[in-house]
Amino acid sequence: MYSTGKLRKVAVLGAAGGIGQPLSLLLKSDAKSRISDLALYDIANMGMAADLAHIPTASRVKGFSGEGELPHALDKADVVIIPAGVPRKPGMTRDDLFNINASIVRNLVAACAKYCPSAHVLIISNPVNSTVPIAYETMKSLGVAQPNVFGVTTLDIIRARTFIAEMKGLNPTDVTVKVVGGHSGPTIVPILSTASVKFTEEESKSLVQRIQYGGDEVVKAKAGAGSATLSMAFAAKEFYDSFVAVIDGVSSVNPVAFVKTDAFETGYFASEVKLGPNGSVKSILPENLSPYEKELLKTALADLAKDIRKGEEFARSHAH
Ligand SMILES: NC(=O)c1ccc[n+]([C@@H]2O[C@H](COP(=O)([O-])OP(=O)(O)OC[C@H]3O[C@@H](n4cnc5c(N)ncnc54)[C@H](O)[C@@H]3O)[C@@H](O)[C@H]2O)c1
Ligand SMILES: O=C(O)C[C@H](O)C(=O)O
Repeated sequence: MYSTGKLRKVAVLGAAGGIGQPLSLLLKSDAKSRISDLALYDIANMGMAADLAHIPTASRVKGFSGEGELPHALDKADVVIIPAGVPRKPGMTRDDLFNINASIVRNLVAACAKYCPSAHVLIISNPVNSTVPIAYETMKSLGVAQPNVFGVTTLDIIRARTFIAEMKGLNPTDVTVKVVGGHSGPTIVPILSTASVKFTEEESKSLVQRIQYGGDEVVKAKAGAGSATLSMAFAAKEFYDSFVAVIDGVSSVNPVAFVKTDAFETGYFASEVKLGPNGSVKSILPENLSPYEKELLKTALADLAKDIRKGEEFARSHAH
Protein backbone atom coordinates (compact mmCIF):
# COMPACT_ATOMS: atom_id res chain seq x y z
CA MET A 1 0.00 0.00 0.00
CA TYR A 2 1.29 3.45 -0.88
CA SER A 3 1.54 6.22 1.66
CA THR A 4 0.37 9.28 -0.25
CA GLY A 5 -3.06 10.32 -1.50
CA LYS A 6 -6.27 11.54 0.00
CA LEU A 7 -7.29 10.65 3.56
CA ARG A 8 -10.70 9.01 3.52
CA LYS A 9 -13.65 8.19 5.69
CA VAL A 10 -14.61 4.55 5.12
CA ALA A 11 -17.91 3.10 6.38
CA VAL A 12 -18.41 -0.66 6.73
CA LEU A 13 -22.11 -1.68 6.87
CA GLY A 14 -22.55 -5.11 8.44
CA ALA A 15 -19.30 -4.60 10.35
CA ALA A 16 -20.12 -6.97 13.23
CA GLY A 17 -20.47 -9.98 10.92
CA GLY A 18 -18.22 -12.78 9.74
CA ILE A 19 -16.73 -10.64 6.95
CA GLY A 20 -17.20 -7.26 8.61
CA GLN A 21 -15.01 -8.02 11.62
CA PRO A 22 -11.85 -9.26 9.87
CA LEU A 23 -12.29 -6.67 7.13
CA SER A 24 -12.48 -3.90 9.72
CA LEU A 25 -9.37 -5.33 11.38
CA LEU A 26 -7.48 -5.31 8.07
CA LEU A 27 -8.56 -1.72 7.34
CA LYS A 28 -7.68 -0.53 10.85
CA SER A 29 -4.39 -2.39 11.19
CA ASP A 30 -2.89 -1.16 7.91
CA ALA A 31 -1.07 1.98 9.03
CA LYS A 32 -0.57 2.95 5.39
CA SER A 33 -4.23 2.68 4.36
CA ARG A 34 -4.84 6.47 4.39
CA ILE A 35 -8.11 6.08 6.33
CA SER A 36 -8.90 9.03 8.58
CA ASP A 37 -12.17 7.61 9.94
CA LEU A 38 -13.47 4.09 10.07
CA ALA A 39 -17.23 4.11 10.69
CA LEU A 40 -18.42 0.63 11.67
CA TYR A 41 -22.17 0.08 11.42
CA ASP A 42 -24.40 -2.91 12.12
CA ILE A 43 -27.87 -3.61 13.46
CA ALA A 44 -26.07 -5.80 16.04
CA ASN A 45 -24.05 -4.67 19.06
CA MET A 46 -20.96 -2.75 17.96
CA GLY A 47 -18.71 -3.40 20.96
CA MET A 48 -16.09 -4.59 18.47
CA ALA A 49 -15.44 -0.94 17.58
CA ALA A 50 -14.14 -0.29 21.13
CA ASP A 51 -11.92 -3.34 20.74
CA LEU A 52 -10.48 -2.23 17.37
CA ALA A 53 -10.03 1.34 18.56
CA HIS A 54 -7.19 0.20 20.85
CA ILE A 55 -4.99 -0.65 17.86
CA PRO A 56 -2.36 2.09 17.53
CA THR A 57 -2.89 3.30 13.95
CA ALA A 58 -3.99 6.79 12.97
CA SER A 59 -7.53 6.06 11.78
CA ARG A 60 -10.33 6.97 14.21
CA VAL A 61 -12.73 4.09 14.79
CA LYS A 62 -16.34 4.64 15.75
CA GLY A 63 -19.13 2.11 16.14
CA PHE A 64 -22.74 2.80 15.10
CA SER A 65 -25.53 0.41 16.04
CA GLY A 66 -29.13 0.42 14.83
CA GLU A 67 -30.87 2.27 12.02
CA GLY A 68 -31.03 5.54 13.93
CA GLU A 69 -27.24 5.76 13.80
CA LEU A 70 -26.87 4.93 10.10
CA PRO A 71 -26.96 8.60 8.95
CA HIS A 72 -24.05 9.39 11.30
CA ALA A 73 -22.05 6.41 10.05
CA LEU A 74 -22.54 7.57 6.44
CA ASP A 75 -22.08 11.30 6.95
CA LYS A 76 -19.13 12.47 4.77
CA ALA A 77 -18.15 8.88 3.89
CA ASP A 78 -15.92 8.60 0.82
CA VAL A 79 -16.14 4.82 0.55
CA VAL A 80 -18.93 2.55 1.82
CA ILE A 81 -18.30 -1.20 1.96
CA ILE A 82 -21.40 -3.39 2.35
CA PRO A 83 -21.10 -6.98 3.61
CA ALA A 84 -24.49 -6.79 5.43
CA GLY A 85 -26.84 -9.71 4.88
CA VAL A 86 -27.28 -13.41 5.43
CA PRO A 87 -24.78 -15.99 4.17
CA ARG A 88 -25.49 -19.38 2.57
CA LYS A 89 -25.90 -22.71 4.31
CA PRO A 90 -25.15 -26.05 2.59
CA GLY A 91 -27.63 -26.82 -0.20
CA MET A 92 -28.46 -23.16 -0.89
CA THR A 93 -27.60 -21.13 -3.97
CA ARG A 94 -26.62 -17.47 -3.67
CA ASP A 95 -29.96 -16.62 -5.30
CA ASP A 96 -31.71 -18.26 -2.32
CA LEU A 97 -30.42 -15.26 -0.29
CA PHE A 98 -32.24 -12.80 -2.57
CA ASN A 99 -35.46 -12.52 -0.54
CA ILE A 100 -33.64 -11.32 2.58
CA ASN A 101 -30.57 -9.54 1.20
CA ALA A 102 -32.31 -7.58 -1.57
CA SER A 103 -34.21 -5.46 0.99
CA ILE A 104 -31.17 -5.06 3.23
CA VAL A 105 -29.05 -3.75 0.36
CA ARG A 106 -31.82 -1.54 -1.00
CA ASN A 107 -32.37 0.13 2.38
CA LEU A 108 -28.65 0.64 3.00
CA VAL A 109 -27.93 2.14 -0.42
CA ALA A 110 -31.04 4.33 -0.14
CA ALA A 111 -29.38 5.80 2.95
CA CYS A 112 -26.14 6.20 0.97
CA ALA A 113 -28.08 8.11 -1.72
CA LYS A 114 -29.31 10.46 0.99
CA TYR A 115 -26.28 10.91 3.25
CA CYS A 116 -23.22 10.30 1.00
CA PRO A 117 -24.45 10.32 -2.62
CA SER A 118 -21.00 10.67 -4.15
CA ALA A 119 -19.35 7.90 -2.09
CA HIS A 120 -17.93 4.84 -3.81
CA VAL A 121 -20.17 1.97 -2.74
CA LEU A 122 -18.57 -1.49 -2.75
CA ILE A 123 -21.11 -4.32 -2.56
CA ILE A 124 -20.16 -7.68 -1.07
CA SER A 125 -23.66 -8.92 -0.05
CA ASN A 126 -24.95 -11.81 -2.16
CA PRO A 127 -26.29 -12.49 -4.69
CA VAL A 128 -23.87 -9.91 -6.12
CA ASN A 129 -25.27 -10.43 -9.65
CA SER A 130 -28.57 -9.01 -8.35
CA THR A 131 -27.59 -6.80 -5.39
CA VAL A 132 -25.40 -4.59 -7.59
CA PRO A 133 -28.27 -3.79 -10.02
CA ILE A 134 -30.51 -3.22 -6.97
CA ALA A 135 -27.96 -0.77 -5.54
CA TYR A 136 -27.41 1.04 -8.84
CA GLU A 137 -31.10 1.34 -9.73
CA THR A 138 -32.10 2.36 -6.20
CA MET A 139 -29.54 5.16 -6.08
CA LYS A 140 -30.54 6.27 -9.57
CA SER A 141 -34.23 6.36 -8.59
CA LEU A 142 -33.28 8.56 -5.64
CA GLY A 143 -31.67 11.14 -7.90
CA VAL A 144 -28.00 10.10 -7.88
CA ALA A 145 -27.06 10.83 -11.49
CA GLN A 146 -24.06 8.52 -11.66
CA PRO A 147 -24.11 5.94 -8.85
CA ASN A 148 -20.60 4.75 -7.96
CA VAL A 149 -21.52 1.13 -7.36
CA PHE A 150 -18.96 -1.68 -7.57
CA GLY A 151 -19.63 -5.38 -6.94
CA VAL A 152 -16.65 -7.03 -5.29
CA THR A 153 -15.71 -10.21 -7.20
CA THR A 154 -12.05 -10.27 -6.11
CA LEU A 155 -12.58 -13.52 -4.19
CA ASP A 156 -12.95 -15.36 -7.51
CA ILE A 157 -9.60 -13.98 -8.64
CA ILE A 158 -7.71 -14.83 -5.47
CA ARG A 159 -9.19 -18.34 -5.55
CA ALA A 160 -8.13 -18.75 -9.19
CA ARG A 161 -4.58 -17.69 -8.29
CA THR A 162 -4.47 -20.09 -5.35
CA PHE A 163 -5.91 -23.07 -7.22
CA ILE A 164 -3.62 -22.53 -10.24
CA ALA A 165 -0.60 -22.29 -7.95
CA GLU A 166 -1.66 -25.48 -6.15
CA MET A 167 -2.04 -27.36 -9.43
CA LYS A 168 1.25 -26.16 -10.91
CA GLY A 169 3.42 -26.05 -7.79
CA LEU A 170 3.84 -22.26 -7.95
CA ASN A 171 3.86 -19.48 -5.39
CA PRO A 172 0.33 -17.95 -5.61
CA THR A 173 1.76 -14.46 -5.22
CA ASP A 174 3.46 -14.97 -8.62
CA VAL A 175 0.25 -16.02 -10.39
CA THR A 176 -1.97 -13.53 -12.21
CA VAL A 177 -5.16 -14.42 -14.06
CA LYS A 178 -8.33 -12.68 -15.19
CA VAL A 179 -11.77 -13.81 -14.02
CA VAL A 180 -14.77 -12.03 -15.54
CA GLY A 181 -18.58 -12.29 -15.78
CA GLY A 182 -20.44 -12.41 -12.48
CA HIS A 183 -20.23 -13.98 -9.04
CA SER A 184 -22.03 -17.33 -8.94
CA GLY A 185 -21.42 -20.73 -10.52
CA PRO A 186 -21.50 -20.59 -14.32
CA THR A 187 -21.46 -16.77 -14.38
CA ILE A 188 -17.87 -16.89 -13.05
CA VAL A 189 -15.68 -17.02 -16.16
CA PRO A 190 -11.99 -17.73 -15.54
CA ILE A 191 -9.90 -16.61 -18.50
CA LEU A 192 -7.14 -19.14 -17.98
CA SER A 193 -5.46 -18.13 -21.24
CA THR A 194 -4.39 -14.93 -19.42
CA ALA A 195 -2.43 -16.90 -16.78
CA SER A 196 1.34 -17.07 -17.03
CA VAL A 197 1.20 -20.88 -17.25
CA LYS A 198 -0.44 -23.20 -19.77
CA PHE A 199 -2.96 -25.95 -19.06
CA THR A 200 -4.12 -29.14 -20.75
CA GLU A 201 -7.80 -29.29 -21.68
CA GLU A 202 -8.44 -31.56 -18.70
CA GLU A 203 -6.61 -29.21 -16.31
CA SER A 204 -8.59 -26.22 -17.63
CA LYS A 205 -11.92 -27.97 -17.11
CA SER A 206 -11.07 -29.02 -13.57
CA LEU A 207 -9.76 -25.55 -12.65
CA VAL A 208 -12.80 -23.79 -14.09
CA GLN A 209 -15.10 -26.09 -12.12
CA ARG A 210 -13.15 -25.48 -8.88
CA ILE A 211 -13.07 -21.69 -9.35
CA GLN A 212 -16.78 -21.51 -10.24
CA TYR A 213 -17.75 -23.55 -7.18
CA GLY A 214 -14.99 -22.43 -4.76
CA GLY A 215 -17.60 -20.81 -2.52
CA ASP A 216 -19.35 -24.17 -2.10
CA GLU A 217 -16.13 -25.74 -0.74
CA VAL A 218 -16.19 -23.26 2.15
CA VAL A 219 -19.97 -23.44 2.73
CA LYS A 220 -19.68 -27.24 2.94
CA ALA A 221 -16.65 -27.13 5.26
CA LYS A 222 -18.38 -24.65 7.60
CA ALA A 223 -21.37 -27.04 7.73
CA GLY A 224 -24.13 -24.51 8.38
CA ALA A 225 -22.01 -21.87 10.16
CA GLY A 226 -21.78 -19.58 7.12
CA SER A 227 -19.65 -19.05 4.04
CA ALA A 228 -16.25 -17.54 3.23
CA THR A 229 -15.39 -14.73 5.64
CA LEU A 230 -11.61 -14.57 6.13
CA SER A 231 -10.63 -15.01 2.48
CA MET A 232 -13.44 -12.58 1.61
CA ALA A 233 -12.12 -9.98 4.03
CA PHE A 234 -8.67 -10.40 2.47
CA ALA A 235 -10.20 -10.05 -1.01
CA ALA A 236 -12.14 -6.91 -0.06
CA LYS A 237 -9.03 -5.28 1.40
CA GLU A 238 -7.09 -6.18 -1.74
CA PHE A 239 -9.85 -4.65 -3.86
CA TYR A 240 -10.02 -1.54 -1.66
CA ASP A 241 -6.26 -1.00 -1.92
CA SER A 242 -6.13 -1.40 -5.71
CA PHE A 243 -9.24 0.74 -6.13
CA VAL A 244 -8.09 3.75 -4.10
CA ALA A 245 -4.60 3.51 -5.59
CA VAL A 246 -6.16 4.07 -9.03
CA ILE A 247 -8.44 6.87 -7.80
CA ASP A 248 -5.42 8.58 -6.22
CA GLY A 249 -3.48 8.26 -9.47
CA VAL A 250 -0.65 6.19 -7.98
CA SER A 251 -1.49 2.99 -9.87
CA SER A 252 -2.61 2.25 -13.40
CA VAL A 253 -3.59 -1.36 -12.71
CA ASN A 254 -7.32 -1.51 -13.39
CA PRO A 255 -9.25 -3.25 -10.62
CA VAL A 256 -11.85 -5.87 -11.55
CA ALA A 257 -15.42 -5.23 -10.41
CA PHE A 258 -19.01 -6.07 -11.35
CA VAL A 259 -20.38 -2.76 -12.65
CA LYS A 260 -23.06 -1.15 -14.77
CA THR A 261 -21.77 -1.14 -18.34
CA ASP A 262 -23.03 -0.67 -21.89
CA ALA A 263 -20.39 -3.08 -23.14
CA PHE A 264 -22.63 -6.15 -22.79
CA GLU A 265 -26.32 -6.54 -23.48
CA THR A 266 -26.76 -7.73 -19.87
CA GLY A 267 -26.11 -4.15 -18.71
CA TYR A 268 -23.75 -5.30 -15.92
CA PHE A 269 -20.54 -7.30 -16.09
CA ALA A 270 -17.45 -8.02 -14.02
CA SER A 271 -14.17 -7.24 -15.74
CA GLU A 272 -11.32 -4.78 -15.45
CA VAL A 273 -12.70 -1.29 -14.99
CA LYS A 274 -11.03 1.90 -16.09
CA LEU A 275 -11.98 4.68 -13.71
CA GLY A 276 -12.23 7.96 -15.54
CA PRO A 277 -12.63 11.53 -14.35
CA ASN A 278 -15.94 12.53 -12.73
CA GLY A 279 -16.68 8.98 -11.67
CA SER A 280 -17.02 7.49 -15.14
CA VAL A 281 -16.38 3.75 -15.37
CA LYS A 282 -15.44 1.87 -18.51
CA SER A 283 -15.40 -1.93 -18.61
CA ILE A 284 -12.49 -3.43 -20.49
CA LEU A 285 -13.62 -6.58 -22.20
CA PRO A 286 -11.44 -9.67 -22.31
CA GLU A 287 -9.83 -10.19 -25.71
CA ASN A 288 -8.54 -13.19 -27.67
CA LEU A 289 -10.69 -15.72 -25.83
CA SER A 290 -10.19 -19.41 -26.65
CA PRO A 291 -13.21 -21.27 -28.10
CA TYR A 292 -13.73 -22.87 -24.65
CA GLU A 293 -13.69 -19.45 -22.95
CA LYS A 294 -16.14 -18.09 -25.54
CA GLU A 295 -18.48 -20.95 -24.72
CA LEU A 296 -18.16 -20.26 -20.98
CA LEU A 297 -18.89 -16.60 -21.58
CA LYS A 298 -21.99 -17.38 -23.62
CA THR A 299 -23.39 -19.56 -20.83
CA ALA A 300 -22.47 -16.92 -18.24
CA LEU A 301 -24.25 -14.11 -20.10
CA ALA A 302 -27.50 -16.07 -20.30
CA ASP A 303 -27.50 -16.74 -16.53
CA LEU A 304 -26.33 -13.24 -15.69
CA ALA A 305 -29.15 -11.66 -17.66
CA LYS A 306 -31.70 -13.44 -15.45
CA ASP A 307 -30.01 -12.45 -12.17
CA ILE A 308 -29.64 -8.84 -13.30
CA ARG A 309 -33.26 -8.50 -14.48
CA LYS A 310 -34.42 -9.91 -11.15
CA GLY A 311 -32.43 -7.24 -9.29
CA GLU A 312 -33.61 -4.44 -11.58
CA GLU A 313 -37.23 -5.50 -11.26
CA PHE A 314 -36.95 -5.62 -7.48
CA ALA A 315 -35.48 -2.12 -7.39
CA ARG A 316 -38.22 -0.82 -9.71
CA SER A 317 -41.06 -2.40 -7.78
CA HIS A 318 -39.68 -1.24 -4.44
CA ALA A 319 -38.72 2.28 -5.48
CA HIS A 320 -38.67 4.62 -2.49
N1 LIG B 1 -18.95 -11.00 -2.81
C1 LIG B 1 -18.40 -12.10 -2.33
O1 LIG B 1 -17.47 -12.64 -2.92
C2 LIG B 1 -18.87 -12.68 -1.02
C3 LIG B 1 -18.04 -13.57 -0.33
C4 LIG B 1 -18.48 -14.08 0.89
C5 LIG B 1 -19.72 -13.71 1.40
N2 LIG B 1 -20.50 -12.85 0.70
C6 LIG B 1 -21.80 -12.41 1.23
O2 LIG B 1 -21.59 -11.44 2.24
C7 LIG B 1 -22.73 -11.40 3.12
C8 LIG B 1 -22.29 -11.39 4.58
O3 LIG B 1 -21.64 -12.59 4.91
P1 LIG B 1 -21.11 -12.84 6.41
O4 LIG B 1 -20.48 -14.17 6.42
O5 LIG B 1 -20.36 -11.65 6.89
O6 LIG B 1 -22.53 -12.93 7.19
P2 LIG B 1 -22.79 -12.70 8.76
O7 LIG B 1 -24.16 -13.18 9.03
O8 LIG B 1 -21.67 -13.27 9.55
O9 LIG B 1 -22.72 -11.12 8.92
C9 LIG B 1 -23.65 -10.27 8.33
C10 LIG B 1 -23.79 -9.06 9.21
O10 LIG B 1 -24.74 -8.20 8.59
C11 LIG B 1 -25.51 -7.63 9.63
N3 LIG B 1 -26.76 -7.11 9.10
C12 LIG B 1 -27.88 -7.76 8.75
N4 LIG B 1 -28.82 -6.89 8.32
C13 LIG B 1 -28.26 -5.67 8.39
C14 LIG B 1 -28.71 -4.36 8.11
N5 LIG B 1 -29.95 -4.14 7.64
N6 LIG B 1 -27.86 -3.34 8.30
C15 LIG B 1 -26.62 -3.56 8.77
N7 LIG B 1 -26.14 -4.76 9.07
C16 LIG B 1 -26.95 -5.80 8.88
C17 LIG B 1 -25.71 -8.73 10.65
O11 LIG B 1 -26.06 -8.21 11.92
C18 LIG B 1 -24.31 -9.36 10.63
O12 LIG B 1 -23.47 -8.75 11.60
C19 LIG B 1 -23.58 -12.60 2.72
O13 LIG B 1 -24.64 -12.17 1.90
C20 LIG B 1 -22.63 -13.47 1.92
O14 LIG B 1 -23.28 -14.31 1.01
C21 LIG B 1 -20.10 -12.33 -0.49
O1 LIG C 1 -20.31 -18.92 -1.54
C1 LIG C 1 -20.90 -18.01 -0.95
O2 LIG C 1 -22.11 -18.03 -0.74
C2 LIG C 1 -20.12 -16.84 -0.46
C3 LIG C 1 -19.29 -16.18 -1.50
O3 LIG C 1 -20.04 -15.71 -2.56
C4 LIG C 1 -18.14 -17.03 -1.98
O4 LIG C 1 -17.88 -17.06 -3.18
O5 LIG C 1 -17.46 -17.63 -1.13
